[in-house]
Amino acid sequence: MAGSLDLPVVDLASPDLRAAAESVRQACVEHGFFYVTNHGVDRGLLEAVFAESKRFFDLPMEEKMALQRGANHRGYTPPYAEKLDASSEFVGDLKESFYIGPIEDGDMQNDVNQWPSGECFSSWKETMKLYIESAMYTGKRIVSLIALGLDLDIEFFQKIGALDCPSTFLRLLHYPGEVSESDSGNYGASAHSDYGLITLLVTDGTPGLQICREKDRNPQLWEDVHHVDGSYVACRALIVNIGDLLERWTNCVFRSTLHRVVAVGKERYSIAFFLDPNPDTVVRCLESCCSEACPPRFPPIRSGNYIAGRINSTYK
Ligand SMILES: O=C(O)CCC(=O)C(=O)O
Ligand SMILES: [Fe+2]
Repeated sequence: MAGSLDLPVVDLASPDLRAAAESVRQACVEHGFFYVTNHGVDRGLLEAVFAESKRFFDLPMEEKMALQRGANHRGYTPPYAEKLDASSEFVGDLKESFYIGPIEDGDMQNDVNQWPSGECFSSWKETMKLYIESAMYTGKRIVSLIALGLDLDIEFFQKIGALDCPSTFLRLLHYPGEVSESDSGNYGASAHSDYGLITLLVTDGTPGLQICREKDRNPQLWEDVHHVDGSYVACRALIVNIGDLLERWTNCVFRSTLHRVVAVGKERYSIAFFLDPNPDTVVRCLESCCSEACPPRFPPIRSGNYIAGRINSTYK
C-alpha cells in the first residue's frame, strides 16, 4: 500500500521572489518534487501537445517503429524497450514514449530529430517546438528561483554556462490501460530518479505517479502524488522534480527523489521536459553545501559524461 501526499505548491506569479525561492528551497529539501502554478505555459498549447501526442501513439505499431529511436536518442521507444529500474524483474517498462531533442533553429537540415509525416501531422512539429520554447522559458525561471533559494546569484546557472544550449529533451509518454497477466506487478515506468537539473512534468490527471522520498530507507515508502487539477488553479499545474546533477551540486541538500508510475488499469498520457545543463558544464559541489564536517560526497563530473552514462545503463 502506498501512502498519499499533497506536494508543496509554488506560485510562479508571486511578486515576492525571495518568498518564492524559499518555498522552492523547502520543497527541494523535503520532497525533491513540487507543483508550480501560474507558470505561464498556455493551457491551449498544453492541450494541443496532449492531442498531438495521442495522435502519434494511436498510429499502428509499424508506423511508429519507422521512427524508432536510434543512437542519437530521438524518436519512438516501444513498450518494454526501456527499463528505468535496472533491478526490475521484468523485461522492460510498460510505457511507450517519443523523444525530441533540442531543435536547431534556422537550418532545419541540421535537425536530427525524427518527425511523423503526413497530413494529420502537419502541425505536430510546430506544436512541439512551441511547447519546448515555453517549457524552456518556465524552466529557466524555476532554475533562477533554485539559485536564489541556495543563496546564490539569481543568474548563477546562467553565468556558469549551464543554460547555454542546455541539453533538453521532451519525452511524450503513453501508458497502457489493461495489462496482460504476465505483466501483473510490472510498472508503467519503474523506479528511477531523473538524471539532470530539473524535469517539468504534466500529466493528463490519471493517477499512477508515486514518489519515495528516502531512497535508502528499507523498506521503501512510496506515496501517491495527488493531481492538482485545473479547477484549483488557473491552468494545468506543472510538476517539477530535481535531477541527480542538482543533487550532486547541492551535496544531497536537495533531493533527486525516486519516482515511478504504477499501472492503474487506465490509459495515461504525460509529457516530461528534461532541462539539463550544457554537456560541458562541470558539476561540482557548491561551497555553501559542504564544510569540513560535511565534505563533498561526489567528485566533480562533466554533465554530458554523467548523463550519457545514465542513459547507457537504461537501454540494453
Ligand atoms: O509519466 C510520469 O508521470 C513520470 C514520467 C517520468 O518519470 C519520466 O519520464 O522520467
Ligand atoms: Fe522521471
